[in-house]
Amino acid sequence: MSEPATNPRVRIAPSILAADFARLGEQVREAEAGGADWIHVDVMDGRFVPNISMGLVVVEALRRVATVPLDVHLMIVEPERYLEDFAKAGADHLTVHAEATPHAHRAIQRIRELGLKPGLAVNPGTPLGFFKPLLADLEIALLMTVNPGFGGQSFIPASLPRLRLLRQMVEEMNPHCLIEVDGGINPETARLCVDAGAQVLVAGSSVFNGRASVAENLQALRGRP
Ligand SMILES: O=C(CO)[C@H](O)[C@H](O)COP(=O)(O)O
Ligand SMILES: [Fe+2]
Repeated sequence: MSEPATNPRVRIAPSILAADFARLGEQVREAEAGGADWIHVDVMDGRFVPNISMGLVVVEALRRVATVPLDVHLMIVEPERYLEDFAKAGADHLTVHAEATPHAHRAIQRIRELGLKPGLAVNPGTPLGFFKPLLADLEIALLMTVNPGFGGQSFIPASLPRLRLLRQMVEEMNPHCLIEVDGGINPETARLCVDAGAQVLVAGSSVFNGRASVAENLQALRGRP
């Protein structure tokens, strides 16, 4: 699944972790009809994060329904063991955590060889310096704005100065790389993050468990109430 190479507008990636799993396909269609740019898929292994969420079979099922890119966020230890499998399952973007592997560089190279967009994620307590040696090879720099593992958490305000710093690093080292934020994103924090330099907003609870319909919640995230 591809999209125009250069598109300066903000992308919204609803996280299906917050969707109704009994009607996942329907929720994906609702999100796409509401203008979702990507579908964000949170894979958790009960090791890197305390929670277990979903894996390959869910990605395969989503691939049959989704028409926009599947943005797969791997919260698993040693993600390099599963890159081929997620590529075969239909992922378009694969993001690995800097804290989850001693071989982040190799994992990123492999994701690219597989024809997918590579991303690197860092937790709120991880120094941004982890991005430096890898930024030139990345398509996505994912700044966690909550501690990973669960949906529905509150945005960590200290993420904003980090985001501004990451924006500078990206501008200097690889302006092509998209900055994605994930966790606690609602219409208010979305605006703060976009002002601080984010280009991709992942949002679960505020899209699928928000005040109004999925389409209206997406509009609110875009700043159109
Ligand atoms: O990676 C994640 C959690 O580890 C999720 O993508 C994130 O939490 C989205 O959920 P919400 O918008 O409800 O915070
Ligand atoms: Fe995520």
